Formats: sequence, structure tokens, C-alpha cells
Amino acid sequence: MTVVCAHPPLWLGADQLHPALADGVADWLLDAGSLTQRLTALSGGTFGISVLDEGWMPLRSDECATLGVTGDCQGWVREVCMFGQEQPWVFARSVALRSILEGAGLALDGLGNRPLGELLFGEHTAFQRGAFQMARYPAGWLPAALRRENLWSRRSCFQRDALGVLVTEVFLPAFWERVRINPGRL
Ligand SMILES: C=C(O[C@@H]1C=C(C(=O)O)C=C[C@H]1O)C(=O)O
Repeated sequence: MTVVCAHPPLWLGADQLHPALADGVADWLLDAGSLTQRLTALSGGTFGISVLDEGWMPLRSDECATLGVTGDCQGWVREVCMFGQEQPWVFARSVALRSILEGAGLALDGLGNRPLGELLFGEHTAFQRGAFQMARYPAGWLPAALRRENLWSRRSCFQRDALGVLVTEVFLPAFWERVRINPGRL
């Protein structure tokens, strides 16, 4: 496995971004509904998820800090690619702290190719979604096949009691082509 080091990006709230997000970009990055559902609709029946990596591993420093831990922490990591029309549209990395997840009754490890959105947005879910933060995602954090500089990403934490699931989504070039939006500086 190649380990690529990259510094954490500066994550900023929508009101901290200068210039502000263009309307078309904001329409996707700031939509608090289920991205899985929106992509499924956009794909016309061709939506799919492929799990690229998952397991217990050390979380990144910016993830530990966002989940309220100072210093190092371990957690469940799930990295997926969401496809539409056979194109890679969104890379997503979802993480939760091991210490909390183990007693929380959320079977992240049993999801496989079913979308996490089913658990987070399901009918009986009690998750509350936190505010979005945006950044240009470090290319070194993307799997080699998807690696590009400067891609827009967003993250937000889904909270249910003590359990936080931090979901980061990176919007890939084929997605912006599909929606015919120029996200700027690609
Ligand atoms: C959070 C959602 O779930 C999506 C599904 C994911 C998965 O299956 O790993 C990851 C990120 C999300 O984009 C959503 O639908 O909005």
C-alpha cells in the first residue's frame, strides 16, 4: 500500500469562503438532504456504490479533532466511490470513533455496498446533521485512480447521542460534467 502524506486542508464554513460558492456549486455542496438519494435520481437507475477501503484504523488528526478527541484516535473508516452512468461521481470517506461506535449499535461494518445514507437518513433514524465545512481536498488523500488536485469537498458530522459519524464527500470531475456545472479551478 502506498501511504501518501498530505496536510489537512483548511475546512471553512460556507460564510467563511471568499469568494462565496457559485450558485450551481452551492446547490450541491450545501444540500443537507441525502446525497445518495439525489445521485440516484440523477443517475436514472444506474447508481452504484463501490467500497474501496474499510476497517479499523487510525483517524486523521483533523478527524480526531472534529470528533472531539485531542491527540491520536482510532476508528472505523469507510471509503467508497459513488457511481452514476458508470462514471465515478463522488468519493466519500466516513469515520466514527472506535471507543463510541463499539457500544453504539450502528453496524457500519455490515453495510457493504448498501449506502450509508440508508442508516443516516432512514425512517427511524435519530441522527442530526451538523453544519457543512468545505475545502479543496488534498489530492494525496484520494485513491490513485481518482487522484486530482483541487477538487471541492464538504464534510459534516451526523450526531446521535454520543455517536458522531463524520462524512466527507469529494465531488469528482465526471459529476460536474454530468450536471454541466463548472466548479472553477479544476
Ligand atoms: C451521507 C450519505 O450517505 C452517502 C453514502 C455513503 C456510503 O455509503 O459510504 C457515504 C457518503 C454519503 O454520500 C448521503 O446519502 O447523504
